[in-house]
Amino acid sequence: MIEATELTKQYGGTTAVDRLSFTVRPGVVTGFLGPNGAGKTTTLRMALGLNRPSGGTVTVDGQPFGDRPRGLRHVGALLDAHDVHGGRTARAHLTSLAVSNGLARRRVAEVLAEVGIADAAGRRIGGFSLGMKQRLGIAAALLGDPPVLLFDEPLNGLDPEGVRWVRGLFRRLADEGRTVLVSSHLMGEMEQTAEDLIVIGRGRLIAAESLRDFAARSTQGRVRVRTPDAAALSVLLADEGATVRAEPDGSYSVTGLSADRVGDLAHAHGVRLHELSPHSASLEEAFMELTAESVEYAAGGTR
Ligand SMILES: Nc1ncnc2c1ncn2[C@@H]1O[C@H](COP(=O)(O)OP(=O)(O)OP(=O)(O)O)[C@@H](O)[C@H]1O
Repeated sequence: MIEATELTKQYGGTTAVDRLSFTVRPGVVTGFLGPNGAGKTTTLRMALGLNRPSGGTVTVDGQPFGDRPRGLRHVGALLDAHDVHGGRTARAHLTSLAVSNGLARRRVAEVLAEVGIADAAGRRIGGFSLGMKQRLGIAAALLGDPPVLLFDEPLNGLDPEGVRWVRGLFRRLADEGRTVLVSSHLMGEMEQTAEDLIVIGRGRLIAAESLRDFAARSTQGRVRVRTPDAAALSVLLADEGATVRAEPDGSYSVTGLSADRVGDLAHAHGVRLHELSPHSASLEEAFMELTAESVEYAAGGTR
């Protein structure tokens, strides 16, 4: 289990992480979400003891991981897939990690096979694609068979097959009872990957809950309507406090009333409907809405 309490990191005048408190439980994949610059990497680095908090604490299984009592046997992490010596082969890279952590050398072949790059074991990492480097980084994280795993933007550079594979791997690791924390700046990526979510913006906690609760809480419904009696329906719906917007395709988008209510009103007033369908806001829309205030570098905007 990973636990942050009032975790804070300042760089000069910038507060990268701002009194962040959350718990990551074992047995599920937890998505760590936030726009670029939200403080995800800084938080993961503090969890790994690579950065020292300015305030608060972050512990792994009750202790700061900085002391590294069990190293890769305790926590496996992929922070930056590029952060490897390009002149080495994949096998040499993993072997040196295994040796320095006191792990059996046979683990090297096992994890290379597990991530699907066994064929490239003897090739220099410098010639690897980003997707292959991600797989190598995941192999390094798995080397010590750790109960806790942290991945920073692991889906970057993976092709659709790679993304599907990684999702399956994360789910299996969680099913084995491990703690799996995966960061991303894309809600769509997490929607099919994570069960729990921690959402941050500008270093602050925005949400920490199950994906299901997040979706239910932040879903703003709208109703799509097509009607030959648009003027009459618009007046009716406006009287009920709903907002009606004409869409380019000739349909109308209604917010503020349920589809049932729109249908009942239309029926009661003899308004013909050719289509009536409820639409949930996508999680991506909900995420954008919740984090809009906290986007550090909005296009064309000022801070
Ligand atoms: N070493 C550093 N020195 C100064 N500022 C830093 C340093 N590392 C991070 N920051 C700042 O802290 C904030 C959070 O950065 P961080 O990389 O943790 O965000 P992130 O959520 O991981 O973003 P991304 O999705 O872009 O990787 C940013 O404003 C960043 O510029």
